[in-house]
Amino acid sequence: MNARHTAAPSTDLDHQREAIAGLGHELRALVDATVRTVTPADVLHRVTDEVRRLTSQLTGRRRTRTEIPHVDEFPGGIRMFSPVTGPGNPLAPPVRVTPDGDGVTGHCTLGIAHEGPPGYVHGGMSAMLLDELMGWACSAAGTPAMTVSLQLRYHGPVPVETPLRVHARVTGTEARKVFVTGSITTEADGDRQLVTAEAVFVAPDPERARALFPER
Ligand SMILES: CCCCCCCCCCCC(=O)SCCNC(=O)CCNC(=O)[C@H](O)C(C)(C)COP(=O)(O)OP(=O)(O)OC[C@H]1O[C@@H](n2cnc3c(N)ncnc32)[C@H](O)[C@@H]1OP(=O)(O)O
Repeated sequence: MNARHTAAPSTDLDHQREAIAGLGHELRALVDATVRTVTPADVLHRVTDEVRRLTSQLTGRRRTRTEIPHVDEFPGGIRMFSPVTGPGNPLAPPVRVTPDGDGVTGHCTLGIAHEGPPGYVHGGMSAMLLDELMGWACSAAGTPAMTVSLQLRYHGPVPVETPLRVHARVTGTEARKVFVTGSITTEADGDRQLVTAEAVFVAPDPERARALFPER
């Protein structure tokens, strides 16, 4: 998501979300510049001091570990700070998720910050994209759930700086268990699956969910 191209805010919540996304967007640019730069040490020292100064401006009240941000819709909705889809999280590409006929599809482009082998995506990053999209597929099917098992096959390296498509769909349910499959392809070659995944998710029973997410 490019924060500079979002529509004019209509509510305080939209305004807050736009500000969060704007900061996330700039921080992603900073992260990208940081992992690509070949600038000399004196410049790096200067930037380090500037970044430390900026960080000190964000250390007022901070949310607690289990606090759900007021800008979020949990579960199954907007997660502004998700490490995968959150526009406010500089770790996130961020993935843009859309429903499709039989599940959900995520669209993103990963950068050098997500690199494993030179020029290709880190395998753990692919796992994170698939885990998240499979979670969205569970929510889209009406069963928000958590991963209990995730099996991946890496058929070919996933290129960085290349538009990607992540697909996930629920293949079956059995009581609280949800069975999900997923894949990663490039946008350009949607037939060639570079990574495939099979997962089991479990919807926590209500008592367990209350214990895990007390502020929900
Ligand atoms: C509100 C939600 C928001 C959800 C919000 C989700 C956001 C999405 C984020 C992306 C996804 C993630 O990263 S989620 C984060 C990573 N995952 C986790 O941290 C989950 C850690 N695991 C847990 O906390 C727990 O296992 C729970 C809460 C998920 C389930 O515990 P439980 O409710 O006690 O369930 P339990 O009785 O043990 O198991 C239920 C059934 O699943 C089966 N089962 C258990 N493990 C497995 C397994 N590995 N493979 C096959 N089947 C298994 C059991 O045999 C049983 O079958 P039967 O005997 O009934 O036949």
